[in-house]
Amino acid sequence: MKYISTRGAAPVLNFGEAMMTGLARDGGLYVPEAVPVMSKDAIAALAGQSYEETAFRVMRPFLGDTFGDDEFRGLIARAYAGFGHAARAPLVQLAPNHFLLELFHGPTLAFKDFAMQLIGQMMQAALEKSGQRITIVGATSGDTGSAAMEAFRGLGNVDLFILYPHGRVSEVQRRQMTTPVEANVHALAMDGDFDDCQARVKDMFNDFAFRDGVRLAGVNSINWARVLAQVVYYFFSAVALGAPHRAVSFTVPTGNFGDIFAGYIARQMGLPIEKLVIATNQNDILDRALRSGAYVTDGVKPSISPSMDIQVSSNFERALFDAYGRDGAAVAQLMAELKAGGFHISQGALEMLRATFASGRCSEEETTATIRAAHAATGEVLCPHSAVGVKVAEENLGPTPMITLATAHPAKFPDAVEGAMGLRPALPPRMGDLYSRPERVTRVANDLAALQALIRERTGH
Ligand SMILES: Cc1ncc(COP(=O)(O)O)c(C=O)c1O
Ligand SMILES: N[C@@H](CCOP(=O)(O)O)C(=O)O
Repeated sequence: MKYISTRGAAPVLNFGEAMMTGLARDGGLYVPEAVPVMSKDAIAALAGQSYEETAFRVMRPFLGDTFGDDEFRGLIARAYAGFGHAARAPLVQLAPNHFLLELFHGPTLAFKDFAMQLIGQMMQAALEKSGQRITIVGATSGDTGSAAMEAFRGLGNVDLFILYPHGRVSEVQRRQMTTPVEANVHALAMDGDFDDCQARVKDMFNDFAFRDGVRLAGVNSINWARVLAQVVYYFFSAVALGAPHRAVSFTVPTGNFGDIFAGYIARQMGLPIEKLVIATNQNDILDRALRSGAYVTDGVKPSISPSMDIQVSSNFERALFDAYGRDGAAVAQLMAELKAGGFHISQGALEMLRATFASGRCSEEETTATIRAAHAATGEVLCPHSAVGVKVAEENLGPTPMITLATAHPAKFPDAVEGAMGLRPALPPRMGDLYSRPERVTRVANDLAALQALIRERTGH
């Protein structure tokens, strides 16, 4: 299995190399040269399997010889052992043809744990073999950062720096990043929004002297392994509802487009997915782009679903690569235009995207009303991101079962949930002391050189 860059001008890598490389050296994102297809029989044989076994069978064809089978099974087992639900990703029925996939039972209460816990295991195994030490720099709107802190804290061969937008994450998210005591993890509160944080991380990857000097690695969804690990729960939930004999649809609360892109890969692998619905909050650039063909940024508007407050949606580049017939030069041109504010999607590419994805937008008022209504009708307490998904899913219901991804636990966003339904969701008991733990955070400016100097100083490079 080989991995190529969406911009067509970076070295071709194997899985292990792509995982440790992060952003391709031409600024693009790694994707498989060809997506392996699972036969109908192989998908049918997933019925009744554990989450861990499903993960092994779905991901194995992408790995080449990076890990042996027993080794990979062991990494998967360790990754999901700490989840707070035996099913790992339980399905809850909301309405006759509408299901919620609860992806928030991991250690930091968001779907990011599914990939991050596994990447932590896989990177650690790779580093033990190579004897290397790496520096991971990540950008977060709240959940990736806390999941990464949890997965990498205390590891001897990793320094982790997380950039989050100062004042724009929830208190629980912030505390999850600022309270770990291990010296190898560093929370950096940056001036600006998530797009600024992500842009600085990409700048660091594109500065080869810095990148090679600190041995930079990434755990955002620029890293293909992140996307791959998220493909698993599409199979797990679809098979539970009757796939491959029955098609299902998914609605995905979307920001950086990694989660829904994982659904797109599941469909390419042969999973019968009828509709893949992008659900955005008021930062609706993806919905607007699909409707109008113009992908134009107009500034991030803070919302009550802050993890989705994103305008430069990193993984959309992977979808564009396919929509443009895998023409890396065309994608590089679009991404250059995006730096100047936006681009227009060609008619052919737009048709491909519209044939693949539906989309919808959920306002702040609709998010609040959906939290209230879902609780009244079903007893389910939704986080605001999941509510965005449920609202848009309701506009797309049909005869095919719809699965909406519930991406975070409501207790990560207690103010928004209390504002909507008058009840404050409690954190699980194991996190009960989060509000009393001391915080450790460094305020930083949106200044590439200063950030690089800080990282060099703290890592001794
Ligand atoms: C809780 C939550 N929901 C949804 C999203 C959107 O996921 P993605 O960025 O993969 O589109 C994120 C983060 O991006 C998130 O943290
Ligand atoms: N919502 C995310 C944004 C970063 O997305 P990623 O999937 O690229 O890591 C977050 O919580 O940080």
